[in-house]
Amino acid sequence: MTAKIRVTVRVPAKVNVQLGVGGLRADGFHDLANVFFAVALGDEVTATPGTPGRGVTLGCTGPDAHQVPLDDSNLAARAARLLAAHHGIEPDVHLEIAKAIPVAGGMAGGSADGAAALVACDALWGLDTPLPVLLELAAELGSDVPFALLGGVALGRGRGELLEELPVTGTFHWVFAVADGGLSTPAVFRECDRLREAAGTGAGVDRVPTPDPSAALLAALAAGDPVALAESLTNDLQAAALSLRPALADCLEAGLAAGALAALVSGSGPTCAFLAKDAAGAESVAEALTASGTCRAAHATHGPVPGARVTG
Ligand SMILES: C[C@](O)(CO)[C@H](O)COP(=O)(O)OP(=O)(O)OC[C@H]1O[C@@H](n2ccc(N)nc2=O)[C@H](O)[C@@H]1O
Ligand SMILES: Nc1ncnc2c1ncn2[C@@H]1O[C@H](COP(=O)(O)OP(=O)(O)OP(=O)(O)O)[C@@H](O)[C@H]1O
Repeated sequence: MTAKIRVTVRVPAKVNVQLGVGGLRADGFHDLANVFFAVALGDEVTATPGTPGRGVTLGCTGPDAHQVPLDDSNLAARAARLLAAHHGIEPDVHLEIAKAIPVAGGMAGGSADGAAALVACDALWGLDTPLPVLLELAAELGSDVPFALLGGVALGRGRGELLEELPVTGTFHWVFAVADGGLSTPAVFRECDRLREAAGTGAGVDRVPTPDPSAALLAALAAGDPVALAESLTNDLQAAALSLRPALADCLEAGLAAGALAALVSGSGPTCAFLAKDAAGAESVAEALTASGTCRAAHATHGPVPGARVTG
């Protein structure tokens, strides 16, 4: 592959159609049965050559751009530096993020930008890094980053980074209701552990069995059956997200009242996800949610879609 002068990568957000959370491990992570589903709502990351010696510079546009850190902590910047270090080259690049994924919303927005930056810099610098190596670098950046490279629908084991693609038929229609303000992922996992301790079940790996993927959920995905999928959606972090943000219950109820087949918190929240029967159903649920006053905005979208891909 030859180096390029400008590379744009499109990358999807995710919703977890099953988020089974096992016990707290000694390393501070939880073992998961995490069924990721990539949706068309996504960010774009454009890489252009940076000033030699200046390293990674960043820009961000979009309604929530002010919430995105433009320092070294940005996952896109960390990804560019990690890829450059792996190849022993200087990480001189400018990355421009067009942000549509809610920030700190439980849809893996930062992880998506990290995956997009890996793909964009790989093409810009003409590195041709094999996918298995990109997946390893992605796992170093965060548990959700490898899936953003892959897209589609996949089962994540371990802390979510050990991926297995899953068969799926057709297109499912979703609505995402964006909340005012985000939730911290570690805080939601901590609240999940606190609720388990308070219920007397314990929170450690010795007390909580590692969950397995639901056979009914996998069958619904493979059959392309939204009604069956609606009956199988689960999120073990939902109680914790609702405990930290009780008002989310009103949003979930408003979507169900508007005709959604199912409602659940997306990942660690606070974005709420609604499965609809078809595209028209999704549009009408989104309109009703927007009018309900229980969320800041609601977007109809669909999936599954591919992972981080060069568009131009
Ligand atoms: C909630 C999910 O979005 C579901 O896909 C992910 O599990 C979170 O993935 P992520 O944001 O990429 O998380 P990471 O950046 O890897 O970890 C952030 C923090 O979340 C918690 N964490 C994350 C993943 C995991 N399997 N168990 C955890 O307990 C840990 O406190 C960790 O320090
Ligand atoms: N490129 C980025 N976009 C958004 N946030 C970023 C980015 N890089 C770093 N961050 C930081 O990460 C925090 C979490 O943001 P993110 O949007 O990834 O949350 P999330 O979608 O809830 O994550 P996940 O679903 O993977 O747990 C933000 O509050 C911000 O400080």
